[in-house]
Amino acid sequence: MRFAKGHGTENDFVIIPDPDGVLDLDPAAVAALCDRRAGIGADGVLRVVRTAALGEALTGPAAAAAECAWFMDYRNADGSVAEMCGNGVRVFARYLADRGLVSGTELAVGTRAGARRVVLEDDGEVTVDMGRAEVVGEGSAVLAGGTVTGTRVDVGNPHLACRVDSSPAEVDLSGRPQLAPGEFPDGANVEVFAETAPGTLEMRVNERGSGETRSCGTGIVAVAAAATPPGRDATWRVRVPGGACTVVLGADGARLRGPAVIVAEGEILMELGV
Ligand SMILES: N[C@@H](CCC[C@H](N)C(=O)O)C(=O)O
Repeated sequence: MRFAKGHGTENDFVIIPDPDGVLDLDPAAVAALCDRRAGIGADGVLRVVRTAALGEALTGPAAAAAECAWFMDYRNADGSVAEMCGNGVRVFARYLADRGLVSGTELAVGTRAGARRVVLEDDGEVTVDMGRAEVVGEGSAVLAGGTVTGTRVDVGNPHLACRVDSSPAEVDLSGRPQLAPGEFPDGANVEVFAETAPGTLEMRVNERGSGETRSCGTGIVAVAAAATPPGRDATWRVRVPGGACTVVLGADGARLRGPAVIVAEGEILMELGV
């Protein structure tokens, strides 16, 4: 089985081409691929499948993905399925373009959160229309170092974006955050952030299904939304341990711009039973 490896601000992915949708990537196979010692190692898997070949029914927000030629089947490192991945969709688009699977510099990628319009920029960065980042209300999480409170934001997937008084670098993000099921019935990604200069945020994240990662694109949009007064447009540069992205929040939704890099490709030799 062929694979590629890529990352967006060091949020890294194993990319599995499966244009005809013949692979049954179960959670154990995904976790084995993402294992950083016994596998290839990654924060998640991007299965590249033609939407027309998709086995799963596209219902709810995903129904809009039916119009897209390609579907990003995203899985977290523990094998769980997620609706959307902001870094992943940029890397996915870069992969499609590099392999000649799409032409031109604009495309739409199908995701479980719906269709996402993507632009491949001249400088190698990728911009994604992320849709509306919906501020849902307040929420809290218990981390290893104590309780944090913040803003629940829906970016297609669930987030708790917590502004902290200290530097985000000082927050203990180890372990799985404990969340109130009433606030997050499907779990959540938890971000801690601080405004370090006008228009600049610093953020760290503990991702649902992947643990602490060096970046999270939907998380970057979530903290930008949490940091912006309601009803305002804003542009934020968001720094994460793996780099930086730019978020533009406007009446038509959130736009995320950042790097997307393919670093390797090869043959998977491990037995996955797919
Ligand atoms: N790293 C991603 C988010 C991946 C999904 C997330 N862990 C979830 O379960 O919702 C990103 O860049 O957005």
